[in-house]
Formats: sequence, structure tokens, C-alpha cells
Amino acid sequence: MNIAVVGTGYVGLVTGTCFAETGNKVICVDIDEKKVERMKNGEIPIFEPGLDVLFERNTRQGRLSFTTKLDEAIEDAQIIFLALPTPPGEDGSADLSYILGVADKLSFLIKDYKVIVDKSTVPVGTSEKVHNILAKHLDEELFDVVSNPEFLREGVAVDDFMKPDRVVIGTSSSRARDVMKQLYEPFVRQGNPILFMDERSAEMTKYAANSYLATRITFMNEIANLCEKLEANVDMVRIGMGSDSRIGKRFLFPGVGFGGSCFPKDVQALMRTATESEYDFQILDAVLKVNTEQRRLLAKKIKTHFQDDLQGKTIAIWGLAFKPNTDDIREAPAMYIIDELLEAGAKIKAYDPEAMENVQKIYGDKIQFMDDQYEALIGADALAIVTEWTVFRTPSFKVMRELLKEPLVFDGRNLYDLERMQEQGFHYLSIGRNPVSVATSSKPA
Ligand SMILES: NC(=O)c1ccc[n+]([C@@H]2O[C@H](COP(=O)([O-])OP(=O)(O)OC[C@H]3O[C@@H](n4cnc5c(N)ncnc54)[C@H](O)[C@@H]3O)[C@@H](O)[C@H]2O)c1
Ligand SMILES: O=c1ccn([C@@H]2O[C@H](COP(=O)(O)OP(=O)(O)O[C@H]3O[C@H](CO)[C@@H](O)[C@H](O)[C@H]3O)[C@@H](O)[C@H]2O)c(=O)[nH]1
Repeated sequence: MNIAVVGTGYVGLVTGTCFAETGNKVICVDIDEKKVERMKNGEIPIFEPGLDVLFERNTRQGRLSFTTKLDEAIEDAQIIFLALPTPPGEDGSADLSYILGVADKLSFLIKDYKVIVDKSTVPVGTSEKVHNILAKHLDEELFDVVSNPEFLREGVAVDDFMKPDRVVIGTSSSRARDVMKQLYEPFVRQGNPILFMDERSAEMTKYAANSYLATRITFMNEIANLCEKLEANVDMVRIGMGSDSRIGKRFLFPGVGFGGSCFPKDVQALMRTATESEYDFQILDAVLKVNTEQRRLLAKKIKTHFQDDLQGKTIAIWGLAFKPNTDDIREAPAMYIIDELLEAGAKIKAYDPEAMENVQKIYGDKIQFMDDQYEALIGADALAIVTEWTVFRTPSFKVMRELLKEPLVFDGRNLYDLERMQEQGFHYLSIGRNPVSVATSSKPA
């Protein structure tokens, strides 16, 4: 099939590349000229594991190409995917201006039947809005609008896209349904379903899934906070709970609060939708409040340890991206922690395997960026671990002890075993577990 993908961000580029990989001819279009130029030159503008191999193969074999021209991209396309931003507006509702703006342009460009697919996360009722804009200048026989929300996670986006747990297709048109079924069949060979439903339910499914996952994490963060007070170990509790097949083991990890470009914005947007429908969605209100506090937790622990006096103190930070295996720093907890520490007078030496360039664009020389995780520890008063990159999981504790002024670690991701940290002579504070406290004189050789 011939496909156009409008918007080449984390979703659009992965979507376009994966559709090309299954044999379709894909043209990706973006208004960002520099980005398009880079992609034309074979450069991938984001860090997403596994994307490079597919990108290289499909561009080389002519199934994947890039342009800034919407008319050129859609001319021969049977399907047009909208993978455009839907950022939060001032009141928290999803800003639909990108989607509706492109729909308006399409209404002047479409000449033969096309399926317009909304891949962005959009509030219930958006497909009707898109339909109405298109219908202003187009015969209704010439298009169908489909809601096809995307559930990929950054860092494992290619795998999630190629082997989805399910594909959700919202459409009331049998013609569009057949086109979408044909397109997605290669992706659901392992028996996972394509779920057909109406457009509104498809739009709601996306917000319900993200808001539920954000709630689940928040619930665990509160359990962890209570564990700390009760001297219980949240890791044990998590495994004990997760072994119940009704609960399941995944997505129960407490930490520094959820971040990223989706959960915070989508929970807000669903709340806004609820308010507009005169429904008071109380759980989500609590989720956002708890998450705001949880994001501060590590900074609060650090401040408490130093009796609120961080003047002249240097804190090393391991991990800046909102999660491992991405360079994305949108709503990353590390930014909130760094802001609070800077405000309290601390100096920051930061290291992240992929996200430093993006963070530097925001902070400039307000913080120091180090080439190596150990370099960040030289002369630091403490280490704070914010993102659970694999490379931080089995460090040399000996080198860490030697480089830090004191063997003091604040771990927002519970990477290390408590007994191990005790043996290694660290003062170690993590999430939902007892603090490990060791007199510095008992440091192992
Ligand atoms: N990032 C994720 O993990 C993820 C997963 C599922 C769903 N979503 C949803 O998908 C949508 C896109 O998210 P993203 O993270 O890929 O966004 P992004 O910001 O990474 O990318 C959006 C792209 O659209 C381009 N763009 C903006 N206006 C345009 C226009 N008029 N014409 C062509 N291109 C234009 C931008 O230049 C940018 O490259 C959002 O609704 C998001 O909520 C995101
Ligand atoms: O047990 C967990 C799992 C995740 N997180 C945090 O939750 C946030 C989101 O993580 P994750 O869901 O892995 O990343 P995203 O790429 O934001 O993916 C979410 O948001 C996407 C955009 O809508 C959806 O497509 C995905 O299905 C949904 O998982 C991050 O800050 C994680 O650190 C935790 O704190 N504990």
C-alpha cells in the first residue's frame, strides 16, 4: 500500500518505518525542514533502539522517503496517518490545532478516496471534528476518518509496534475497516487481536489505558512511601502483590514519579474531558497531586540529609532521560529534581548515556555535563540515581567509594540490593525500603 505519515516524531517515524518494513511504500512529511534534511541524509533525529537498522534498509530499498511537502506526500497515498503533537493547552486539554490544521489543508488537497487515520492521542469526539473539517471542502465519498491510537513505549518502540499486544481501530466505515485490516495483518500474526470499535471508544481506550497505568504506578509510589514509614520493603511487597495473576508483575515499580510526553499530559487531558462532561474524576486528581510530590521525593531526601543546606555541595546525577533507552526529556523527573537542588544552592554534575544534548539545550552551563558516569562522582558529596539505565546497574562500588567525598547514594530507582550496599559501606537511601547506614570508618578496602 502507499502510505503518508504526517509528523515524524517518536510515533510518526517509528510508524512509517515499521509500515515500510512490512512492504508498504511510505512517505513521511514534516514541517521541520532541518529534520527532513537530516532524514534525507540518512540520519535519524531521535534515539530509539533498533530503529536504525529498519530505517537504513527501507530508505535504501526505496520504501521509505521524506519530504516537507504535504501535497507531494499524499498524492498517491491510500492511507494518511496523522502523527502530530497534541500538547496540553493552558487548561490541560489536548491542543488539537496541529491535527485540525492539517485536516483543513487536506480538505483542499485530496482528490481520490483516502483513509485519514488519527494516530495521535486525541480526546473523544476528535474524529468527528476531523471529519467535519474535511467535509467542508470534500465529497464524503472521498474519505473516511479512522481512530487508531498508538500504544508504543519509547525505548522499545520498534518492538512494541512490530508486535503489539493489540491494535485498536475505531471506524464506522466497512471500506476503511477492510483497508486497516489488510495493513495491520502482518503485525498480529502471533494471535494478538485487531479490535474494531467505534471511533469514540477507540479514542477513549487510549486515555483509559494511559491513565490506568499512571494510576497503577502512583498507587505503588504511595505503597512505597508507606513502606518507608512502616519499615517494610516495597520490593518484597511488589513481588508478593504482582504474583497474583489478577494484578500481574509489570508496571509496579515505584520511583521518582511518572514522566514522559504521555502520562502527565494524557491524565490531565482526560481530567479536562471529564470536567467538560461535568464528571468529577477524583482518582485522577489524586494521581496528579501524588505524582507532583513524588517527583520531589529524591530532592527532599537529599535536602533533609544535608539539613536543608546545599550551599557549596555538589550532587552527581546519573540519568536525565525520563526513562532508559531514550533521549527524550519531556516531563523527565530529573529536571524537577535538578531545579530543586539548584534552587537550594547545590552544584550539579550530570551524566546520561543519550539525553545530555537535549538537557544542555535547556540548562546551558547551569549544570556540568560529564562524559562518563564515574567522572560525575569526582569530588561530589552524593550521588542521585534518577534513570535506571542498564549501565548503572552493576557499577564498580569500589571506584564509586573512591571518587565520592562520602559514600552517599540516593537511589530513585531501587537499583541495588540493600545488603550489598551495607557490605560495600554505603549510606544508601532508596524508595520504599529501609535506609542503609554505615559508619564511614567501616568502609571496606
Ligand atoms: N511519544 C510516544 O511515546 C507516544 C506514544 C503513543 C502516542 N503518542 C501520541 O502521538 C502524538 C505524537 O507524539 P510524538 O511523541 O511522536 O510527537 P513529537 O513531538 O515527537 O513529533 C511530532 C512531529 O510532528 C511535526 N509537525 C508538527 N506540525 C506539523 C505539521 N503541520 N505538518 C507536519 N509535521 C508537523 C513536528 O515537527 C514533529 O516532528 C501525540 O499525540 C502523542 O500523545 C506518543
Ligand atoms: O513500573 C513503572 C513503569 C513506568 N514508570 C514510569 O512511567 C513513565 C512512563 O513510562 P513508560 O510507560 O514505560 O514510557 P512511555 O514511553 O511514556 O509510554 C507510555 O506512554 C505512551 C504514550 O501514550 C504509551 O503509548 C505507552 O503505552 C505508555 O506505556 C516513566 O517516567 C517511567 O519511569 C514507573 O515509574 N514505574
